[in-house]
Amino acid sequence: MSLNRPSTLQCVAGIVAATSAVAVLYTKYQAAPATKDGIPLPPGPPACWFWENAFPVSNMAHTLENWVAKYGPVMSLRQGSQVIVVIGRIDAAIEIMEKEGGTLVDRPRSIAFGEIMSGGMRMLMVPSGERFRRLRKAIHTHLQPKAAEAYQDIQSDAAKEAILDILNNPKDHARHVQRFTASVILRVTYGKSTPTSNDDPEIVRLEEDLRHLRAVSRPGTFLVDRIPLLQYVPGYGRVLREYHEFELSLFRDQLGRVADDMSRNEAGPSFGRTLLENIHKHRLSGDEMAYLCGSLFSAGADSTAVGITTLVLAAACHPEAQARVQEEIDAVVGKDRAPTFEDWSQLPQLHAFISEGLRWRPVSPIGFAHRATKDIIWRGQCIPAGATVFGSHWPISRDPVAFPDPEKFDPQRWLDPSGQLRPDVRFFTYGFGRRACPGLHVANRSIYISLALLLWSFRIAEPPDAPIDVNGFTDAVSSRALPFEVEFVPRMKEQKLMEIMEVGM
Ligand code: HEM
Repeated sequence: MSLNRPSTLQCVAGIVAATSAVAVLYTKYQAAPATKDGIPLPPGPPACWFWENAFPVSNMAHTLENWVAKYGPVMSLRQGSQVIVVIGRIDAAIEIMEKEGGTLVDRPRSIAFGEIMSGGMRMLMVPSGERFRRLRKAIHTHLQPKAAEAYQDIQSDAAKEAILDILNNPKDHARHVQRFTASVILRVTYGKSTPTSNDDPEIVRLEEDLRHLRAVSRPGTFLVDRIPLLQYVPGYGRVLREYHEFELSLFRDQLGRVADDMSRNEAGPSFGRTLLENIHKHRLSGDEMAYLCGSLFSAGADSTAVGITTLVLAAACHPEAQARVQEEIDAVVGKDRAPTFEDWSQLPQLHAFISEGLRWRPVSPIGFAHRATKDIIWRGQCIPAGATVFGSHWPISRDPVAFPDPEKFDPQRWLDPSGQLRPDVRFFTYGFGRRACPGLHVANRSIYISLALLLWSFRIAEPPDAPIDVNGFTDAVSSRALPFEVEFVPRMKEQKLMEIMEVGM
């Protein structure tokens, strides 16, 4: 009755199929909702297969907000054996992302972007450890508030140039803002002899590098991040290695120019110059310094431009809030000079407007991935060691306790009854704990001076025939496709505005 007896081949195939099914099921469910000590993971939707994306691919910010509303302030997603935790409310963010900062200083492994394309040297992607500590110390020393003050004149001059550009060609407002933030970052990083025109070969190389970066940093693009053995397959990742060589040679050239300026005694103040002057103190190799400088452009130019353009659009959508800031600026500054950094402490309405705008439509809606290096127990739930943890800006910005009526654009929520900024209201525009943005003092100054000058110079309005789509705004921020049409109505004679902007440039 050999007729029904399976052949050896069939037996093997059966065993393989059964083992695979068990393996696949195991992969899907092994991160069971309880950890080894029986403490449950934070709640969340059912696990997905390891090749599927646990994160929603479209409408991400709103999906995360709905999940946080459904599952709670700390929720988890499971992708195969990987646990991803999303923190979506302020109190939980303070208790976990800030107070457990030492456990969350690491980043999840990123082979394609972090290791191959960035050669393990891009600060944003560097895992915790000795190299991270050296980079962090160097960057914080030279971008802390006192050091950032040294760049204020650069920021003020570049912002006035942007006002003149907007006066000449208001349609391209978002592009003028991008040019402003790019020129600030390049001058802060490399000093005065920085190229300014769009067809300069260095700018062309930078643009190309950014294109590589956008393609590679999109999560899930490279299989090697799920199957690490692929990196050892001959020929695999050739494009990534070429991208690495491309940007390393660009970054070396840029810092080399600063060294040349220094040798001729012609170098103005810059981040690159202070690094080169302190080589022994920071113990960074030549390439680590080149990468630390070079990657400031991708970290800081686009993010600051998105922040400023978001605030321009917020002003257009909320004329009363804008008028209140202008009333304050007029009272402090008057009409015969432009606002300066000296006015900083006298403009709480402006600071409140900025804080509210960056909460209302966060620059980084999802947040950046951290990695837990130990179990974190939070209110009876366990964030296990190895989990990827996002302090997620969009759901946090919708925290109804911290920000009652969160959809409302209300700068007054940041002020106390005497009109001063409230120290107890917080949002995490610049991220969390020891990975918080080291460029925040430079960014805050760029945002302050550009907004002060813009609102002093113009009334910004929605065009009557093309209202701004406030809901489409969030996706536009995420995809950086921001330009909406707005009108810039000069608040004084154009000739006078031009004269005042040209003073001191
Ligand atoms: C409005 C403008 C900006 C925003 C909203 C912003 C936001 C952020 C956020 C959310 C992070 C990740 C924090 C985390 O992991 O928790 C970050 C990291 C970083 N930012 Fe910014 N940033 C801005 C401007 C800048 C500027 C101007 C620079 C440079 C001068 C800069 C340099 C960096 C660097 C190097 C990191 C990596 C830090 C690390 O991984 O340890 N950023 N930024």
